[in-house]
Amino acid sequence: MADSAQAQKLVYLVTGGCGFLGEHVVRMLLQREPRLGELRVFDRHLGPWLEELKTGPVRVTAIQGDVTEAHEVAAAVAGAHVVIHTAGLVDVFGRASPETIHEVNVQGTRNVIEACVQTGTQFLVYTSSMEVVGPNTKGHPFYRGNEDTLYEAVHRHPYPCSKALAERLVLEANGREVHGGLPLVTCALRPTGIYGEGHQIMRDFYRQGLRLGGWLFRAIPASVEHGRVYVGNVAWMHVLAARELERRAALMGGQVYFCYDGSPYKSYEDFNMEFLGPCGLQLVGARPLLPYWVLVFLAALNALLQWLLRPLVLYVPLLNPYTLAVASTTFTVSTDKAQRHFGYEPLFSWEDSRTRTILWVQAAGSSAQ
Ligand SMILES: NC(=O)C1=CN([C@@H]2O[C@H](COP(=O)(O)OP(=O)(O)OC[C@H]3O[C@@H](n4cnc5c(N)ncnc54)[C@H](O)[C@@H]3O)[C@@H](O)[C@H]2O)C=CC1
Ligand SMILES: CC(C)CCC[C@@H](C)[C@H]1CC[C@H]2[C@@H]3[C@H](O)CC4=CC(=O)CC[C@]4(C)[C@H]3CC[C@]12C
Repeated sequence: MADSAQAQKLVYLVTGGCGFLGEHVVRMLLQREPRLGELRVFDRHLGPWLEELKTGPVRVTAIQGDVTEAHEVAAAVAGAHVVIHTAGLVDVFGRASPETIHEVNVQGTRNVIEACVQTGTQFLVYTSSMEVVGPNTKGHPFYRGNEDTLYEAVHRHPYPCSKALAERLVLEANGREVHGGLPLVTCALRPTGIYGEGHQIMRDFYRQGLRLGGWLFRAIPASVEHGRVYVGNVAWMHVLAARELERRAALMGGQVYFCYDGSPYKSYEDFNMEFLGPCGLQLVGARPLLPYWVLVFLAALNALLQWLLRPLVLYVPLLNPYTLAVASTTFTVSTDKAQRHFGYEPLFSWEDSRTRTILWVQAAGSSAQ
């Protein structure tokens, strides 16, 4: 990167820029990307908070659009140097149909790739997911695994199926010639369960605990470890990956990276208690209060009720066979690939991530955010 390149101002596009992760990516780019000249935020639902960003030194362009509409994506991508494609339908609860999940996550990603090729955008960072790997339908643990760990990835649920297909499209697109003759450089980042400011499920657990008089009841054994990563660090990893793709194209192109930081390995519920505990909630039981087979039965019952009630009302409980399987299967990563390939170090320590999340839960739990 010569001086002239450093002086060059770049146009970034963030799809899904108004979502939980997307908002953090947008804010992180504005704070930490010195070469940012224009930031395009593309989302189906634009957040009101974007307005305040428009008064800053970087041009922020809000684009209301749908990734399933190829022409809208192409118009947004045209002239962008880098695309961070984080838009997705995150649904493991049966809200959307499998066809819609596929349409948004797979066809939407195809549209982004084709738009890059047609308009000459060379760098694409895709937000994938740990779910591309597992947990698989057989409940095999993935314990402190890395990007090279052999694991039988068997999916049936529409969400992981769609993320796996989309990730493959992104990786296979690496090296394709874009308009103007240069090669497309792509990589995929795979967060584990993201937490932090804006995490709606955490807020829902908090509100539920408040409704139950400050108690939550253990459902999953404490021995089941679940990988979690702070949203600020996931955002930082996206910013760094996007920045370094140009300089390290040969190394990073076509690669996948798990997102990781210093967050401790714990069960899903014990991890949540790191935030909900200081907010006044208590987790009852050193062991699950209900036998596992009862949870399996309840999860199956919920799935049946969802199906039966669908013509009348959308019933979307947290517990279903898929969420139970994910929550009760160990899935943790231990890797330094992002550090080796593009110099990633977590920006936020565990203590920092924890404090920020606690403050957000306290504020969000008591307001209508
Ligand atoms: N939340 C998590 O724990 C994890 C999320 N991910 C991935 O991270 C990405 C972001 O997830 P979150 O921020 O959690 O979800 P989110 O639902 O908060 O954000 C997704 C954003 O995409 C937008 N979007 C959805 N459909 C769209 C469409 N058709 N056209 C344009 N925009 C559309 C939504 O409006 C939303 O703003 C997703 O790709 C997801 O698969 C990966 C691993 C873990
Ligand atoms: C007491 C119940 C059994 C607890 C249910 C908790 C579940 C709702 C969540 C447990 C694990 C979560 C998933 C995990 O963090 C991995 C994910 C990655 C993604 O890409 C999207 C979100 C999710 C599937 C996440 C969804 C909620 C859980 C299933």
